[in-house]
Amino acid sequence: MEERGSPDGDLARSLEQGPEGPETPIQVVLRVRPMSAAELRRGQQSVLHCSGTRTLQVSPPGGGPEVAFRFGAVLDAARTQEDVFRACGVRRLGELALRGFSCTVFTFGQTGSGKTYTLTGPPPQGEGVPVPPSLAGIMQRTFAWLLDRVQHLGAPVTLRASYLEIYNEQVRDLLSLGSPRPLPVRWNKTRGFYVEQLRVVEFGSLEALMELLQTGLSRRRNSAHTLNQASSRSHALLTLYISRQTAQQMPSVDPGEPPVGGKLCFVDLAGSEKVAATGSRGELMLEANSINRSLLALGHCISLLLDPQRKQSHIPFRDSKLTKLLADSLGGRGVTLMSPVAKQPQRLETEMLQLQEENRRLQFQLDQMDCKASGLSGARVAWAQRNLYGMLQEFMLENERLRKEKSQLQNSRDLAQNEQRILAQQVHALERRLLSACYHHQQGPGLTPPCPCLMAPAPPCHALPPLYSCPCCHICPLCRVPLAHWACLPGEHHLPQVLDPEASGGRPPSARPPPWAPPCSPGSAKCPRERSHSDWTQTRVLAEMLTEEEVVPSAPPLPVRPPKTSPGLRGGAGVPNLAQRLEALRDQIGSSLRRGRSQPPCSEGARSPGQVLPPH
Ligand SMILES: Nc1ncnc2c1ncn2[C@@H]1O[C@H](COP(=O)(O)OP(=O)(O)OP(=O)(O)O)[C@@H](O)[C@H]1O
Repeated sequence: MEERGSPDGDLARSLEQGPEGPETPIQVVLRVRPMSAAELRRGQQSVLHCSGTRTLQVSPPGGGPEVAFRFGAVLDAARTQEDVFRACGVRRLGELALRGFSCTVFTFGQTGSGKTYTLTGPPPQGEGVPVPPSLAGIMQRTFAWLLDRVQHLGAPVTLRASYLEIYNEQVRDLLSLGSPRPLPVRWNKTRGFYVEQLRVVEFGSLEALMELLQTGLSRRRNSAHTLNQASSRSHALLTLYISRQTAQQMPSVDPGEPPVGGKLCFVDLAGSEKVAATGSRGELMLEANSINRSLLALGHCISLLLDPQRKQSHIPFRDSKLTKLLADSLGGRGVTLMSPVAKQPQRLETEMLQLQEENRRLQFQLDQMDCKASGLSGARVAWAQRNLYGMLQEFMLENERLRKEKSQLQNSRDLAQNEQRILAQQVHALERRLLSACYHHQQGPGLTPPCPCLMAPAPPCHALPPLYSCPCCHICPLCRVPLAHWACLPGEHHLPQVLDPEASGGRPPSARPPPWAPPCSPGSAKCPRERSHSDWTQTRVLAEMLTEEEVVPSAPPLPVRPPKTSPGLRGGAGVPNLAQRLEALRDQIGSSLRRGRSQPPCSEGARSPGQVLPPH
C-alpha cells in the first residue's frame, strides 16, 4: 500500500489534524500497545510495523510478503496518551457535540490489547495512589478540554452525565444511588432507544465529572483471566449530554430525562476473546459468549453503515442492547471515532499461524471443489454440444423438411381440388345425360325430362317413412334430395337399405327441407344442402349402379379423418382412376342409349338398379 510522506514528518501535522477523511461518519484510529514485561521476558518479538501515520504492516511469522492495513491514523507503541488524544480528533467530536450532534468514541480490540488503558488510563496502583496525569486516558483529557471550552463559550451550557454497563445483556446503572440493578431498554419516537430510569447527573466542574468516572469504574465488572488480570467483562457507556442555552431557546428538561442537545459518548467495549485462549470457564465463559455476541452485532451494524451500496437498507440495531443504545450515535446524527488497539505480538503470531494453516486447508478444499466443478461443467458442456446442439440442428432440419412437405402438400391439395371440381362437373353432366336417357327410355322419346327436383312436390312424401329406406334410389342426382315417393315406379322392390342413413342428413323427414328449398350459402352450419361424405357415398353408389363396378373415390370431399398416407398422393392416385371411370361411364351411357332406342319401354316389374343400365 502506498504511503505518503515520511512518518516523522507527518506525525505532528497528523496528530493535530486527527484521522483522515473528515467527511466519513466513522473514523478508525489504530494504536499498537507496547509489549508487556511478560511478553518481553518470553523473548517474543513484535510483528507489527507502523509505516507512516496511517499504515500498519504485519509480517507473517513464517516469512513471506508483509500485509498492509490502512487506517485514519496509526499510532505505534511509542506514542503517549497525549499523542493518542490529539491524533484521535476527539476535540473535533466535542465541537460537533456542542453543536448538537451525537458523537461516540469507542475502543475495540482483543482482550488485553489496551482499550481501557487508552480510554481511561491504567487502574490506580493502590488505594489512594493517584494515576499520574500523563497516563490519563482520552476520557479525562476530553473532560478537561470540554469544560475549558464551555467556560469560554458565550452562552450557558448545561452538562450532564450518565454511566452504565451492559453485562450479560443486562443494563446496569453505574451511577445509581443504590446497588446497580437491571434497567429496561425502551424505545419511543422522540427519543429512540433509551434506558428507563437511568440516572443522569448534572455536573459543573471537572472534579465532579472525574468523581462520576471513578465511581463508575469502581463499580464496573472486572475479572482476571489468562490474558488480562483486570479484564473488563462488560461494555461501559459514559455519556455526556451537552445543552447550550440561548436567550430565545431555553430547554424544557423533564426531571429524570436527559436534556435535548448534543451528546458525547465514550464506550469501552469488552474485549473479544477466544474462550480457549483465555481459559474461561463457568461464569467467565458465559460472559465471553455474551460479549462476543454483542460485538458481532455491533460489527454487523457498522459494516452495513459503512457499505455505500447499503445505505438505505435496514440496520439491525435491535440485535443487542449495545447496538440499541448506540443506534443514535451510529445511525442517526452520529459521528463516531473508533480506536481499535492492536493485539499483542505473541497472540497475533499464534493466530496468524493458525489462520495460515486454515487458509492452506481451505485452499486445498477449494482446489478440489474447483476440480470437481470444472469436471462437471466440462461434462455438461460436452453433453450440451453432443445433445442439445445436435438436437437443435436436427430440429431445424426437420423443421425445414416439414416446411417443404407442407408446401408440396398444399400444392397437391389445390391441384386435387381443382381436378375434383372439374370431374364433379363432368359427373354431374353425365348424370343428367343418364337421367335424360332413362326418362326417354321410360316415357318415350320426344319428351323433355324435368329435373326430378322440379317434379310435383308431394308433401305427403315427406310424411312417409324415411325415404332413404326406399331402395329405388330416386334421389335427385342434382340436389341429392330423395324424391317424392310417388316417383317410385310401380312394383319396384323396396329392398333393404343400401344407402347411407346419413344420405338424408340424419334428420327426420319432417325436419328435412323440401326439395325446392333454395340452395344454402356455403359454409353455413345449418346448411341442409351441404355436401357431406355421405353425399359422396351416395354418388359413388349411383356410379356403381351405373357401371356395375366398384367405384373408388379419388378424393372424398370431406374425409372423416386425416389420411395416414401422404395427402400428396390422395388426389394424384384418385384422379386418373376417376377419369377412367368417366371414360367408362361415357361408353356405358352411349351403349345404353343405343340399346334403349332399340328396346321397348320398361314394363312393370322388379328391376334392380343394375338393370337400369345393363352392363356394357
Ligand atoms: N499503551 C500502553 N502502555 C502501557 N501499558 C499498556 C498500554 N496499553 C495497555 N497496557 C496494559 O496492558 C494491560 C491490558 O490493558 P487493558 O486492560 O486496557 O486491556 P483491555 O483491552 O481493556 O482488556 P479487556 O478487554 O480484557 O478489558 C494492562 O495492564 C494495561 O495497563
